[in-house]
Amino acid sequence: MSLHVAILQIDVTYGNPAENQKHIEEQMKQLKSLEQIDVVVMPELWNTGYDLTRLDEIADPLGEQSQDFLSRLSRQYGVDIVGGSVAKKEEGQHTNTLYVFDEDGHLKKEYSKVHLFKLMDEHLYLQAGDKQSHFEIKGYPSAAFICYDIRFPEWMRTHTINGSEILFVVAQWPTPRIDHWRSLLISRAIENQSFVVACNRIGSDPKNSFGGHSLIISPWGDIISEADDTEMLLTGELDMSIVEGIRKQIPIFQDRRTDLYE
Ligand SMILES: O=C(O)CCC(=O)C(=O)O
Repeated sequence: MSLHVAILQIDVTYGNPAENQKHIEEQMKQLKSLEQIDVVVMPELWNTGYDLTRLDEIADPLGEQSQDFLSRLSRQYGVDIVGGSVAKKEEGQHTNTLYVFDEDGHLKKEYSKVHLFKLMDEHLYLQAGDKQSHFEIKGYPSAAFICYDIRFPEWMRTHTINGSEILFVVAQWPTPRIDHWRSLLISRAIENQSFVVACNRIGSDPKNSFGGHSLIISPWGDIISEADDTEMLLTGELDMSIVEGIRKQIPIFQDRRTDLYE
């Protein structure tokens, strides 16, 4: 079976959750002209951007508003949603948290970024998560990661050892390192023999510009679709039947030397 994915590559307004929600709502309307979409993916911290010093004021208390919003959109459009991530506030702490909803509007996963990115001060303002991110999309084992997470192959491997076949990535990846973004994502797809569906934002904030180039990559490392650096809805078809064949042809999961490493 094939899965049809759509990536919402958008700009994010710095520190303005209401404006960003409105923008996503607008962008989602593009789905109406598409025949079949199973899952929609959004970028990292789409509610606040990297306005970290004001999180006390602008982060979503318990993530409730973001959850209500994503749940409504998934029901309205009849799609699963990997809802990017949002700044969430809970008991005086803030996290960079991703929600996954099914097409009936039910929350099926909450994952908080486990690797905080010091270069953008995340460690000063955010609490790291400590949980894995497994879920299913239409019965296919999947996992989700947030931006800097993709520099940790062992974290993504942990999820594919546990069965994931689709690796979703949500990001605010800066333009100067967009070559790293592409190379890391292609490598993660090849080494894990998994689809990679990666959403980056575009635009800029007071400190960084963000490079777009959202990507949909096959488990063989082929690029199924790639965005440029403009706002767009990037779509692609994942032929899930190829995963088993690739994993049989080069059986890396069986050939791992677990006597030498985990
Ligand atoms: O690793 C990088 O170069 C970018 C990571 C990043 O921007 C983030 O995690 O927010």
